[in-house]
Amino acid sequence: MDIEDDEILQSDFQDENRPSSGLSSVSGGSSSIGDEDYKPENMASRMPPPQIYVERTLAIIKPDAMDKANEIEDIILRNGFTVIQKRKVHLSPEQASDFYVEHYGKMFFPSLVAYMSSAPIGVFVLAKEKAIKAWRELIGPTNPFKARETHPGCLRDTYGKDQTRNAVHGSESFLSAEREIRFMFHDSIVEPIATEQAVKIYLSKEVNPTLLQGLTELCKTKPGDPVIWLADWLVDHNPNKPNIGGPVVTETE
Ligand SMILES: Nc1ncnc2c1ncn2[C@@H]1O[C@H](COP(=O)(O)OP(=O)(O)OP(=O)(O)O)[C@@H](O)[C@H]1O
Repeated sequence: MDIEDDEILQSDFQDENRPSSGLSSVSGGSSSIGDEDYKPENMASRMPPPQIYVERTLAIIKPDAMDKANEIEDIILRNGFTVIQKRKVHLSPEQASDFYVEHYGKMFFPSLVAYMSSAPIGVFVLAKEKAIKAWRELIGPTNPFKARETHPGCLRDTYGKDQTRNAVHGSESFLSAEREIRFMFHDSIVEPIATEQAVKIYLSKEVNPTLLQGLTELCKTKPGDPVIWLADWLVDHNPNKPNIGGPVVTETE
């Protein structure tokens, strides 16, 4: 891939994308909370489920809209997306056909490949709650003429020129997002894209049990610096802590 202006931004997540600690229900020392409430199983039912918005999608600004790239990026940000990574690339015809391989054999395939490899494009990994659907809604229908009628104001209405030169692209599903992000950012994305459900399962299995125990102890102890105390407690009680057993070996000369 001929990378003209390789710019990868590991953006900080905006506050709305940060994991909610879900601690508000146990902070403040409410007098109505008794010892029973500190039991992990009871705390779990009192706490709202963790809200972590990790869905990602691949967005492309196609060649015909690159002169409006800054404007489109502004719209992306104003619509609450976080730009995780971005780069400007110039695809070869082979790379463009690989990217759009699902359309191989269709009438428009040759012109699509020629168009997508004709000039640089802007590729973005966007994150937001339900990012795939939200971005598809923002870009609108494939055909800009139809978009003008049915979704006025969408990106393809505003920037699209015709059915091929329709300004922007968005992944269709989790699977296509994962494939397309790997395709464009193969160096930096290695882990599978976590779905909201997968994140919930991961947290409830790997993190919540230990964290809830730690929070229970924290509420009982009420230390002066609860964050440092909890951090130390988690290190001491990490279930994945290496278990170095056996006798201590003292080196002798
Ligand atoms: N009938 C057509 N004639 C010309 N070009 C087309 C036609 N249908 C699709 N294309 C081009 O192929 C691209 C991929 O088509 P697809 O059906 O996947 O549309 P899409 O999912 O709305 O678009 P994209 O995948 O780019 O987000 C379109 O964005 C457009 O550039």
